[in-house]
Amino acid sequence: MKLDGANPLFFPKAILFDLDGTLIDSAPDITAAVNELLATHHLPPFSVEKVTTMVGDGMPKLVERAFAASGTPLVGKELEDVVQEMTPIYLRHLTDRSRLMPGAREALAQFHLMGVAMAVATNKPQRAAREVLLHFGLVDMLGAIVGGDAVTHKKPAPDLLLLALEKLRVDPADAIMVGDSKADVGSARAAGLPAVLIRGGYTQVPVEELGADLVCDSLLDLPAALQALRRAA
Ligand SMILES: O=C(O)COP(=O)(O)O
Ligand SMILES: [Mg+2]
Repeated sequence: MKLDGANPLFFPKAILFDLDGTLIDSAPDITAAVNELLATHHLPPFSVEKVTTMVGDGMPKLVERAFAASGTPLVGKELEDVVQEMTPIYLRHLTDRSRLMPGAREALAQFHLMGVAMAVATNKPQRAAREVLLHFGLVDMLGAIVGGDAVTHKKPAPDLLLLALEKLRVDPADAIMVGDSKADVGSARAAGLPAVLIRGGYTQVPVEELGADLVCDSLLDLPAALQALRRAA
């Protein structure tokens, strides 16, 4: 279903949210974890800006990209082993410096009051995602939290979104995906959901160029933007 004039009365029963770069600004913590891992391999650290360009496709990809950017690319078993080393480091740096994105709590609270079912569908490992959301006190408003390690194919494949919707017991035709990146739009397309992108996340490509059905300046605008769509009969 498209969020356009053809369906002016559409309002989602469920909203799936991406996590990193959409609900939370986690790049400083992810950078600290990457740099701690690199240090154990006697490699120099990267800036938050640089690590942000590596985030969005899950933790194994993050490790692969960090080592490749350090001039020591890893493949196969070697990469798998370093990804294993990263897991406890990553879990130690979940909420030291992370912050909620502007309007995240307010938007979730408003949709919760409206009776909209919500879930998080993130490429981040599921345990890490749950711990971050617990830290920020958002878990009670969410019907499901699904992470990249819960499926074989992460976003942009549809699997995480379909798993979240199964847990919410909502049909894809009644849901939308809200994220910050190309992987979010790709997964939404593949699952048959409209895609909404929020500016200010971790995409390297301007959000306008990612083919979303709707782009919002911040999560603060999202409830009103969806209401406006509903009223634009
Ligand atoms: O962990 C990542 O690579 C990004 O996770 P996200 O899907 O929440 O943006
Ligand atoms: Mg993201």
